[in-house]
Amino acid sequence: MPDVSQRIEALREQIEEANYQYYGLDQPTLSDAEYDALLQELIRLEKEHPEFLTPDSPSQRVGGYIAKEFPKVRHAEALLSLDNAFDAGDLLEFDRRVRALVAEVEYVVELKIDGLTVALTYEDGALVRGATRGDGEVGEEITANLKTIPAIPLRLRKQADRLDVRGEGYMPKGSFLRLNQEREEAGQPLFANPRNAAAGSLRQLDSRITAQRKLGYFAYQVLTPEEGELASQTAVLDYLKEQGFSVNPEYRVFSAIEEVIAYCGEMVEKRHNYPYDIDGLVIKVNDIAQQRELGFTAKSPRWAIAYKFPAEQVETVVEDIVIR
Ligand SMILES: NC(=O)c1cnc(OC2CCCC2)nc1N
Repeated sequence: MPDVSQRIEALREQIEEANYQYYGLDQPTLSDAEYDALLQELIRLEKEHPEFLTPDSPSQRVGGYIAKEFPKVRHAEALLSLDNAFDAGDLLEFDRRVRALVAEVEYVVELKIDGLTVALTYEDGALVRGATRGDGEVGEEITANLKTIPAIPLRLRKQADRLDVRGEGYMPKGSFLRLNQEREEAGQPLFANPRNAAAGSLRQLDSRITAQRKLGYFAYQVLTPEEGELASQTAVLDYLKEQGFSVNPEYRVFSAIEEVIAYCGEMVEKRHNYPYDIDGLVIKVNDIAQQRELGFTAKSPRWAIAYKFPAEQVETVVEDIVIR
C-alpha cells in the first residue's frame, strides 16, 4: 500500500492532468464520476492528514476562503485598453498607421471574449496572485476566487521562475442561463448578461460561491521579460497552451487587412455560434518585435485594435402567455 503522501501526490497529478485535458486541450479523459471520485478521495485524505495539505492542491478549487475585502495590487505592467474599430474604414486606417511604421506585417485575429481581464502571476511554477484589471494600474486581488476556476492552472506544466499572464475571465452561456434560473426560483435579481455575472462571481468575498459559478478563462498574453523569447503572438498562444492554459482556438493569421476585413464580416454572422459571448474580434500585429517598435499611445497599444460587432436589434421574445 503506497504511503498516504504518495497517494495524495498521485491523486493531485491525476486531477490536474484531467483539468488540463478537459479545460486546456478540450479533450476530456475522465468521466465526471471518475473525476469526482478522485477529488473526494483527495479531500478525504487531506482532511485525515492535514500535514500534507498544500495551498496549490486541486482540493482548494472548491473554495472555502472568505475574504473581508479585496486588497489592492499593482500590476507588473499596466493593463491597457484597446482602441475600437467599427467598420472597414477604421480597419484600413489602423493598417495604414501600422504600415507607416513597419514594412511587412502579419495580423493575428482573436475572438474578443466578452468577460473581464484577469492578470495572473506564477512564481516557481505556482499561482501566487490573481487580480482584476481595476484601473489598469491597480486591481483587486482575487486569488482565492481564481483558484476555483479549473481552466486556470494552479501549477505550470513547464519550468518558469516567474510568469505574468493576462486573459479573459468569463461565464459560459450555459452557466449563465442555469444561474439565472436558480436566481429566478430563489426570487433573487437576475444578471443582465454573462459579463456582469462573471464580474459579480469573481468579486465574491466567499470563494465557495465563485466555485459554484462554473467560470471559464482564456489566456492570451504573457509579459516576456527576456527579449525575443517568444517572437510572435501565435508563439505566445502556443506557449500558453503548453503551460496548461485554456487558449481560445478560434484565432486566424492574415497578411493583408483586406482579409481581416472579410473575416470580420463573416464573424458578424457567426458571433452567436459559440458557448460564450463575444463582442467583436481583437486584431494584433503578430510579430512581437514589431509590436515593440509600434509601442503605445497614452492609453492603447498601436499594434492592436478591437473590431466591435454592430449593435443588434434585440427583438424581445415575448413568452406565450397562456391564460389558464
Ligand atoms: N477580450 C479578449 O478576448 C481580449 C482582450 N485583450 C486582448 O489583448 C490585449 C492585450 C494586448 C492588447 C489588448 N486579447 C483578447 N483576445
